[in-house]
Amino acid sequence: MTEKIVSVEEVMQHNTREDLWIAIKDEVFDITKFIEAHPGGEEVLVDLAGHDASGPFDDVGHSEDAREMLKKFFVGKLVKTEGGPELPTNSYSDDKCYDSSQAIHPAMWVFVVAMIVAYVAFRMYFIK
Ligand code: HEM
Repeated sequence: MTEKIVSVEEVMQHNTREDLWIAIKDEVFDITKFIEAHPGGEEVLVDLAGHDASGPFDDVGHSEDAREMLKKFFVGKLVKTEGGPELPTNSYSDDKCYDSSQAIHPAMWVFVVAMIVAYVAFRMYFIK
């Protein structure tokens, strides 16, 4: 049996909770019916709808059972065209991870400035 060929554009179109495809490596899966049963929760999968989920899938260190389970949802082989669009990768970690390059949270600066103002005011009024 020949495998169905799926384009990047086609994967991108299936990007909702009701119609949810993801790509892992160069294989495409329709996991619409699986999201409610996913032990890791629905949201992580919905966030990756129409995306390349290879990175997040590997990062979690899924078991052999999970990899076996994937086969049931196989749709076809992902084929990228030269110069064509790339599948987006991971909106999930981009949105939700704390950006450690910003070492001090902006609210902390407000607190520091408030402390300095309070200190100066205290010196002016109470220490003559
Ligand atoms: C459609 C493909 C997927 C299948 C079939 C699948 C299946 C599973 C299974 C069976 C488990 C239980 C633990 C294990 O056996 O490894 C699990 C856990 C988990 N999965 Fe997935 N998963 C899929 C995709 C993803 C993706 C794309 C993410 C994105 C981050 C994810 C995040 C998680 C997390 C965080 C857990 C851990 C839950 C916990 O231990 O509390 N999964 N998944």
